[in-house]
Amino acid sequence: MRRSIATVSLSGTLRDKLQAIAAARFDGIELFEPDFTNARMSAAELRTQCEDLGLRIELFQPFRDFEGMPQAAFERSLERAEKKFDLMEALGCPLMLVCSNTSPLALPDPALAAEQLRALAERAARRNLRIGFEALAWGRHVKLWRQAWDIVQRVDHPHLGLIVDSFHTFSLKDSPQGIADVGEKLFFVQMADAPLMGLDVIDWARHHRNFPGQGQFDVVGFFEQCVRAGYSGPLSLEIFNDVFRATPNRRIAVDAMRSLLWLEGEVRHRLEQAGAQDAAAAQLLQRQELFDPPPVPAFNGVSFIEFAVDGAHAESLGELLRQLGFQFAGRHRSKAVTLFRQGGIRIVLNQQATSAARERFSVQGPSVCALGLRTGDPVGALNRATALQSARYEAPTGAGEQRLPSIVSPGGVIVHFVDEALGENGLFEKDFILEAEDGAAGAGLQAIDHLAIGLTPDRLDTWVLFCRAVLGLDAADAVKFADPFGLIRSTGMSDAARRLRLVLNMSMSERTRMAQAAQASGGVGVQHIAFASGDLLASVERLKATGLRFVPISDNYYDDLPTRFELDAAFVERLRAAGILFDRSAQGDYLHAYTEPYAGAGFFFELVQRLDDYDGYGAVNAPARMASQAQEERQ
Ligand SMILES: O=C(O)c1ccc(O)c(O)c1
Ligand SMILES: [Mg+2]
Repeated sequence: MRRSIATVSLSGTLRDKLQAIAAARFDGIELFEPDFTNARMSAAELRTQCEDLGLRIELFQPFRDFEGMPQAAFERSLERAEKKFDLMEALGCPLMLVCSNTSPLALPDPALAAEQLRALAERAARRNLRIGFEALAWGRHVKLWRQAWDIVQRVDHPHLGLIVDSFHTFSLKDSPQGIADVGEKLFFVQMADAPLMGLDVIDWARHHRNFPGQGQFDVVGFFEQCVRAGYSGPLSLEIFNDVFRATPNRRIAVDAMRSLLWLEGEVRHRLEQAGAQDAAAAQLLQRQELFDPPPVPAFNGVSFIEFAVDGAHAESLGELLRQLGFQFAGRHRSKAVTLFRQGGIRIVLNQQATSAARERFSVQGPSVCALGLRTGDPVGALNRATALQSARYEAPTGAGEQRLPSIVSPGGVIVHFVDEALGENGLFEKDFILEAEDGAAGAGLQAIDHLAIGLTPDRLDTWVLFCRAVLGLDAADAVKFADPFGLIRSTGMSDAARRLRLVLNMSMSERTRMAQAAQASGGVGVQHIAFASGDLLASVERLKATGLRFVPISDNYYDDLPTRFELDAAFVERLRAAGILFDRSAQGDYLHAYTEPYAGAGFFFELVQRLDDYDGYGAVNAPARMASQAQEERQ
């Protein structure tokens, strides 16, 4: 299927946009008229540039306020259209988007709208151009795709068809059901996702759209309807987004392509599943050339976390890990790398000169530079990731050393795919001189519950899509909470089995610690690592006794707690003494505590216990931590 993107979706000059679009391997563009009007470039030059870059100009848009107008305005519009047809001929663009009329002069008369669109289609036909009619959610009389379709059917002209845009359909809570019956009159498909918002629809549409897979619309269901209509392309993105327009366009263009590949893969998967009972679906699959990525791998937790350090930080972070109950577990055979372990948790400290870890350290100081994700199919995971536009990472390995399929995640943290058949130590047996395990329980920390990733605002949607498309994780509803210096937005991403959990945090305020740490890590940094304990009270009490410092929690918090939940008074006093935070949902309870940040670096550790099926991350308690840290700084 040919893939396209509207020029309005990216930052930069028209020339820059085209280069970014071509570099991301799109086949074509929707030319957003203002991009051309303001470019110091003739139509012929633009046409040549697109040809040189291998891009088609699939669509010219938008042509506004046309249908259902009083006669004089209609006649002027026809003249205006002829001028645009001249331009389209010069550009070699075959299709014009007419969006539904928003003018107060527009008349509520579908028959008149049809008559005028017929006249336009007739003129387009003389030049062998086509017209597509799109319902804008805020059109004066035509708001829904069905209303536009009704008019297109009345016209019944081969040069007039329907354009659908998922944003307009979902923003009005309308259904895409029925688009499948439009058939060959479906001339063009614009896909956009968006977060659900209570905004005025025009502001929502013009500032907050995002790529399929980044928002909350049923974009897969929408595109499935289009495919079932027999539509075979172009599949196009039309994304008005303030952040995207302010972000380097090459990065956004990669997300754009990833979103379309993911979308095609999801719809293909649905048709394949329907295929056995549904002959039409099976036939479509043969004709449509939908992208066919390797399936989403099943992940089974985090195998290890690797920190980039230098000698001094290897000492002090190693000391902190020991304080947390970790044991030194071994040394790499050929590199300046050490391993710590506790329960099923493995942490690697890497201070090897001339390594990716050292490169990260030299820019960002001590920080997480790599993760290992456990899976039954590491090569499958790699193949899916590269199919969805992740860069492969080739670690320099010595003779006989373990090789792992690996990728670079957006922002630079390396993700290794680790074969779960290797077990907890197996990965390290080849490369490390391992210490014998002495069976000590440490502090009772057993596994990595989740990683929280701090992101600058321009990286959040990228990471939501990366998690969804590459790792197959779903997003929970975003929660917002208050830091003393601004608002934090937090989105939990996890697989259906809840074996892999990542939390994506972002702050629009530059004054929050979280935002400052994210900025300091180049936009993406692991902010904290949460370790699971089977008995958090016991773990924290033991660690406090050895002098480990936790973020202190205000007494007022514990006075308030019994007013929020029905809790045993003695239990509340134990929580207070240990400084443990508490949350309860319909699914279960959550106990957690945070360590003080590691000396000067942005990251810290969280210790957690989930009871029953608690599925969140204690976001309601995050302000208690952040306020406490702020007060510590002020003292
Ligand atoms: O916001 C607009 O005006 C506008 C224009 C053209 C489109 O295709 C669209 O979806 C919105
Ligand atoms: Mg549109």
